[in-house]
Amino acid sequence: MTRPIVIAIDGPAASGKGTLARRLAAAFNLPYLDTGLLYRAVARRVLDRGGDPADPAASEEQARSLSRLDLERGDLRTPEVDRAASAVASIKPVRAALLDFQRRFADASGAVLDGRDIGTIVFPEADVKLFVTASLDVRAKRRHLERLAHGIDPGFDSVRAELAARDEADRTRAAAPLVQAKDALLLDTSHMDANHAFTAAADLVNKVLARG
Ligand SMILES: Nc1ncnc2c1ncn2[C@@H]1O[C@H](COP(=O)(O)OP(=O)(O)OP(=O)(O)O)[C@@H](O)[C@H]1O
Ligand SMILES: Nc1ccn([C@@H]2O[C@H](COP(=O)(O)O)[C@@H](O)[C@H]2O)c(=O)n1
Repeated sequence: MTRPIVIAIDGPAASGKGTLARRLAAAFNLPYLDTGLLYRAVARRVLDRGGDPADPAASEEQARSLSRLDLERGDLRTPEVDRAASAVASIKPVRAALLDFQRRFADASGAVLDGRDIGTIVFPEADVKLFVTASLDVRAKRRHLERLAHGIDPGFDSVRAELAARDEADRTRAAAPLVQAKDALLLDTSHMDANHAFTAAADLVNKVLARG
């Protein structure tokens, strides 16, 4: 029996990781997990209870109580949750509580997972690792367009500042910081549309898998 394939995709906020991961999962017939949703759902639970996402005890308690239903909520992608998710994600016991779920997700059939520490911590032995990035201005433009499409206009400068602050927090935290794994392939999509990025990523995945 062949071992299930794991594809790890990491990168900064709004780099297009999720868009790419979803398409790769469909193309390679693998289940897909957006691991950012786990941190978002923990943050949402803390906020709903009037807690402080930076409080380790409150956040660990909610990470340990997380259920699949929490991941299906429609209010996990607000700017408030963006910030709170990044805060709970810096707490070691929160990350520890979510680690098993992420690993077990790929047990049966393999998976494509996207996040910040998939290639470094969650699946250091992943078959393929991509680090997807784009310049801050390009990412801010994409996220701004996304917010406009949802009928919200926080302004380009505010979106850009929020992304920069979240990246800085994710890169400099002590627990599982955002960093390109040594063996991850870099994909800079600053000058690629989503189709171009997908074709480039699929080529990289095919090349790595063909090497065996
Ligand atoms: N190559 C691309 N060119 C233009 N727009 C893109 C590209 N890739 C993704 N997008 C768009 O940019 C926005 C952000 O993409 P996506 O949500 O996939 O990023 P992400 O890295 O998963 O973000 P987050 O870290 O916040 O979860 C979406 O609106 C998506 O449709
Ligand atoms: N593997 C991961 C995934 C996410 N995070 C943290 O969650 C925040 C929200 O993630 P999105 O991918 O939905 O933007 C993110 O800013 C990280 O702080 C993480 O630490 N590890």
